Amino acid sequence: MKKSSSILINKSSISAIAIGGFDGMHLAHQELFKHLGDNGGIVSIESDYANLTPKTFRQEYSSYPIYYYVLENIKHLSGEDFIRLIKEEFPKLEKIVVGFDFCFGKNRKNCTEELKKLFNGEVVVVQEFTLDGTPVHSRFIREFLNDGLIKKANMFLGKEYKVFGKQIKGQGLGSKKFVPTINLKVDEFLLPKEGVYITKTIINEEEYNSITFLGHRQTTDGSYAVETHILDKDIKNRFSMVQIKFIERIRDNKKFDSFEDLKNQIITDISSAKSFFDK
Ligand SMILES: Cc1cc2nc3c(=O)[nH]c(=O)nc-3n(C[C@H](O)[C@H](O)[C@H](O)COP(=O)(O)O)c2cc1C
Ligand SMILES: Nc1ncnc2c1ncn2[C@@H]1O[C@H](COP(=O)(O)OP(=O)(O)OP(=O)(O)O)[C@@H](O)[C@H]1O
Repeated sequence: MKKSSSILINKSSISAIAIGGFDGMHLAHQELFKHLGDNGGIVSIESDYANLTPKTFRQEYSSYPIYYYVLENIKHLSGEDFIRLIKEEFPKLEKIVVGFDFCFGKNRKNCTEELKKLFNGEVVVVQEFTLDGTPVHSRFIREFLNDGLIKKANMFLGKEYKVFGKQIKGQGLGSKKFVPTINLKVDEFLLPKEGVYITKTIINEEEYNSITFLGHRQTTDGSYAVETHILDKDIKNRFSMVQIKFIERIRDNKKFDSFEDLKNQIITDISSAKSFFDK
């Protein structure tokens, strides 16, 4: 993961900012960043519901420094006070870039017209960005993920959806009865719909082809699990941080009548994943 560069770039050198929540750093957000020029920065207003790129995970998806502001701390400000704060924070500010639906200040009372009145510099308002006629927004990407439509989510994100997790101890059944898996605890990130996915797993900055199961292990202990099996490689160590990139959904989660049936299905899943990567 790229380190946050916001601690390295002084706010006083910033002449243009894009403002918004930016959960996902998706294609429409990237459209805004195209207007930032050489001394740009991103003002990310952190909300509780950000779960595509929560907290500081956003920096990886832009070379512009990201400055985080907690919504709870600024939402009481009037429109005038918000602009005053922004001007104090970025004394050389000449340009603000926002999307067509950007609103700010207490109760989101001010929108783009008020922004143009209150800010004595250039205001760029980007028109709604769509893909195949559908508007690109974080809320729609969350819906795609909840429905298991990973390819659609990735199309809107402009990249493969990625989550971070910590390795945890599994049931100890994988290597003995099925195949070895890395069990993960994933906090903060939205997990796609239960099922089996073709994935890439990143460990210590090394990327491996993998297959990942998400869901309640209905055939064994019934508990919710995120388990990734690295294809063609035996990985034994324990890891504090593992990243999973979701590429394609193979099938639904299922309850099998016997461990043998589940094992046969897992072997079929693995060969589908291998053919995908060999294509
Ligand atoms: C590719 C793959 C597909 C899986 N599919 C299912 C499934 O459809 N239903 C299910 O109950 N468990 C499924 N599992 C989870 C297994 O039950 C789990 O790997 C096994 O219980 C071992 O768990 P452990 O690693 O905690 O020991 C799958 C696991 C993998 C790797
Ligand atoms: N499809 C879009 N076209 C143009 N601008 C957009 C689009 N989506 C978001 N923006 C702009 O990007 C900035 C960040 O917006 P925001 O974080 O609300 O994204 P969003 O994807 O619309 O999120 P949500 O779906 O959760 O409302 C805002 O200035 C917003 O107006």
